[in-house]
Amino acid sequence: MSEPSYSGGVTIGILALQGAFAEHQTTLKKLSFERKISVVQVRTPEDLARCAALIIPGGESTTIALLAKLAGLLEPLRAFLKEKSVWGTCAGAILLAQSVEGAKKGGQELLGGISVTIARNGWGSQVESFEAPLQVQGLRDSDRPFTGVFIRAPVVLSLVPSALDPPIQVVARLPVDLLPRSDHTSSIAPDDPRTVVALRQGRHLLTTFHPELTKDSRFHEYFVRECVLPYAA
Ligand SMILES: NC(=O)CC[C@H](N)C(=O)O
Repeated sequence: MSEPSYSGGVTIGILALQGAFAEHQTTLKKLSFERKISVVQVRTPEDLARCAALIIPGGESTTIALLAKLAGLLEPLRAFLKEKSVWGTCAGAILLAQSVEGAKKGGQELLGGISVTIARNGWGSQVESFEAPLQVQGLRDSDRPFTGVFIRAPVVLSLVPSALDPPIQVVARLPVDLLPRSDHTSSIAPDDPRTVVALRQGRHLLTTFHPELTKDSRFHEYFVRECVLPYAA
């Protein structure tokens, strides 16, 4: 008898135009699940068409957007987001935002897909990069903090889901006593949207930091277990 289709493999793509895509691939390959996971690098619409889910890495969001446009990937990515799971880390999170504060009109192509507004480099420049221990809901072994690596990270300014959008679920916040000082962080309350560093909306995941730059693979496990496998055919 042939295998039922739900026991088949699942292909996860990593947008491999610029940035930390190799690190995501290395981390994903360390994991195993009840279904076989294949990991492919995505550079063309044909690569994307093979995938059940996608990770957009950190790097430089303007460069990734420009290269995606040149590769004819912008519209296929927007269509993909309407149907399949996508995780954006740092620059990838910027691309998934509905809008970016201060972006010049026509100056930054976004994919959208997650109902947030975001500020690029919201904690300051490269020298102000930092690490912080994060308490993450739903992570395996969640009492053990996850080290958030923030490199010219974006700041979530507001959560703006419409009545028709799936609700937003906050997955991790930066404790206010660990917030770096910047224009975006003077006197903010613990439940301010600017403390949100990981969130889910429906099948999509957004992290403003870089889980792929640590040896801890629990975030990748979370993405596959919570955002990919439940939705994969
Ligand atoms: N580490 C990162 O991905 C930085 C993101 C970068 N600041 C941008 O605007 O794209």
